[in-house]
Amino acid sequence: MREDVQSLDIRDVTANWVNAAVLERQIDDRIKALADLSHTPLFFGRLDYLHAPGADKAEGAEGESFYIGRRHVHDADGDPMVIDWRAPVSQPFYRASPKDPMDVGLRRRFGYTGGELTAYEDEHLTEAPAGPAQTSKLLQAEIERPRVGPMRDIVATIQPEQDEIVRADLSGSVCVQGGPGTGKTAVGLHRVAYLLYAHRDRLARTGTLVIGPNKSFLHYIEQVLPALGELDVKQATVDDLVARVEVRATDSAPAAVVKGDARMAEVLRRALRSHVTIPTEPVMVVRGSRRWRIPAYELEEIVQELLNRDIRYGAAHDALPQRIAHTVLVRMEQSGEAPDDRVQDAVARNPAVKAAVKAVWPEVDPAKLVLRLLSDADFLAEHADGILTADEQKTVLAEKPARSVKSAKWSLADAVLIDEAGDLIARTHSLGHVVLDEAQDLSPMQYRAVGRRCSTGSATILGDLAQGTTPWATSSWAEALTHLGKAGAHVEELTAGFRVPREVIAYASRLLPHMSPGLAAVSSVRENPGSLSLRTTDDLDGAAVTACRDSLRHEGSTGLIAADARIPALAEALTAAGLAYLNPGEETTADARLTLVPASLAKGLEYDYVVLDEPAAVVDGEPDERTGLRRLYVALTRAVSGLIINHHAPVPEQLAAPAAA
Ligand SMILES: Nc1ncnc2c1ncn2[C@@H]1O[C@H](COP(=O)(O)OP(=O)(O)OP(=O)(O)O)[C@@H](O)[C@H]1O
Repeated sequence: MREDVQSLDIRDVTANWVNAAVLERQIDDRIKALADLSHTPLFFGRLDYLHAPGADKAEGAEGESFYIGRRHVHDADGDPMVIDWRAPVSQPFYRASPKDPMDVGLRRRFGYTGGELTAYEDEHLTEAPAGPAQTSKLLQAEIERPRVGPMRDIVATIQPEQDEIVRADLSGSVCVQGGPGTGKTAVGLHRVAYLLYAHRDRLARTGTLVIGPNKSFLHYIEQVLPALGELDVKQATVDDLVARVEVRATDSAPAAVVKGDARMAEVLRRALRSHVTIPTEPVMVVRGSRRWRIPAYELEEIVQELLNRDIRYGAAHDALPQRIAHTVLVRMEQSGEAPDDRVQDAVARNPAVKAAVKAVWPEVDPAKLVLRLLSDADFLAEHADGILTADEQKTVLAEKPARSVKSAKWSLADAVLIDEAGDLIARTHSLGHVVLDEAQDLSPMQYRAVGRRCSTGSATILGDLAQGTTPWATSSWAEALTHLGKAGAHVEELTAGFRVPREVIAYASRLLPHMSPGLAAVSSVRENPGSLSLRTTDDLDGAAVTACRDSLRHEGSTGLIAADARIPALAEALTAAGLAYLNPGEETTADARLTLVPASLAKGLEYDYVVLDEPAAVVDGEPDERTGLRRLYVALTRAVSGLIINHHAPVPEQLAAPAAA
């Protein structure tokens, strides 16, 4: 296929050099997309259908065999040799079961080691299974393979309940609640790939976006979609989305909570609308020898109509001069003139009209509006009256008000408010589909910021309520979805865990009743006896070095996770011991396998072996106990193969014994 494209001769088929350049570029892209990746096999599965799909299932209709792979491959005649995993014909590879064979007699899975075919596994779906259902050995091997480098795709082993989410229709939004390692991130990324396949034209026009919690996380996942042949998906953090001002300050938790509260949207709306003044003076337009007078009450009618229509503030500002001009034109017509559109434009630009618009519906800068709200107590009180309490108003007011937008020390929550104000003035562009990962941590105002970026599209929302570690983390998906403007989204739950060994997840799940009662514990599909070890020590730094050395004896990556405040001491200890380490987000390689991870950045990441330093310090590093326990829960659930816990202080009591059922 690559050679075919390379040998294309376009000299005679393009009309001009522009066409030729565009076509050449497309051909180059296609050649790149067809590059041979030595470690990426062309197919990973085979389906033997009982009947040809689509053919009349009459007696004797012949079955067909299909190879399933990451991409479509055809032979010299154009006949398909490998079917894209996203095609409808491939679906039984993920969904068929002895109970519902989906017209498939045989499902074969191929196993590869470094690009070489080393195993295969057959399932005869129409024959009664010999014993109880067993997990596929190839799936087991895939889950247990050492993790080096960035996150990889899971196309060969997507599980039926995951596949339901991956292939859910584009028109609806989906919300996935799932414990650590249930594959939420993987599912979200594969869903984008699927939607791009099924709705390529539409999404190419409207765009897709993946939102993650921070840069290191985005870096960790950035290879998955390109490996599936999808190069055009944007990735960003929520902070990137709202970056209209430079952020140089951090709010206190109480201030951030109020600023992130959805009530702020109403405060902003009121404050913005307060700029509209009901006209009290007539407008006098002079054209040639004639004067046209629009009385104040007529102007008021126009303004009221614009206010009632609830269009964006900026759109109304732009419409107002035209409305006034239109009224003038009507007068002109009534007095026997025949003005055309050009006259209307000219009247709209008339200095008297412009002056009236400036007085009645002035332009507003979103950052200036927010600056005034956060620094002018009277202005805030006027518009927050009945919405925020006096204490809440005090909490958000800046101690030292800044003089200008430029000199203001903006916080992340401020940037979100400015984004909201910006949207009240001019509609934010909406994309076709947005995937929001680690969604539990967003404030209501952040949900709104994400929601307006998919207001005309759909969303996939992924998260775990038990891993919410911000003071404003949501406690209910229904609430979060309402703020997102996707109240109708289906909430699905994933409960099978593919990362954390059974013993480790059972230990971490002891925290659940204390921080997120009501959430089901993840049931791990992995047995790794001996994967959890607790070590008491008087020398935490020394013990960390020893435990890292122990872990690095195994194949794969090691993460040393610790309370943020412990990072400098541990960094020093590692360096003194001659152990080089990476920061989260830096790619692990065969030569650099150790990462030093502040607990605040551990979310979403995983390592083969985790050394967890002083759990009590991780809990104490947070403003309240519940958040502390959740942070600890995140840290405890990053390990794929083994977890060593070093502690000097006693481990938090909630971990000490299984909670009473
Ligand atoms: N069907 C699967 N086959 C093979 N591996 C899988 C499958 N599903 C998930 N995994 C693997 O399990 C690990 C955890 O997946 P992922 O990071 O998507 O989980 P998560 O639910 O987002 O976790 P967290 O809540 O900790 O962020 C990843 O290494 C992923 O590749």
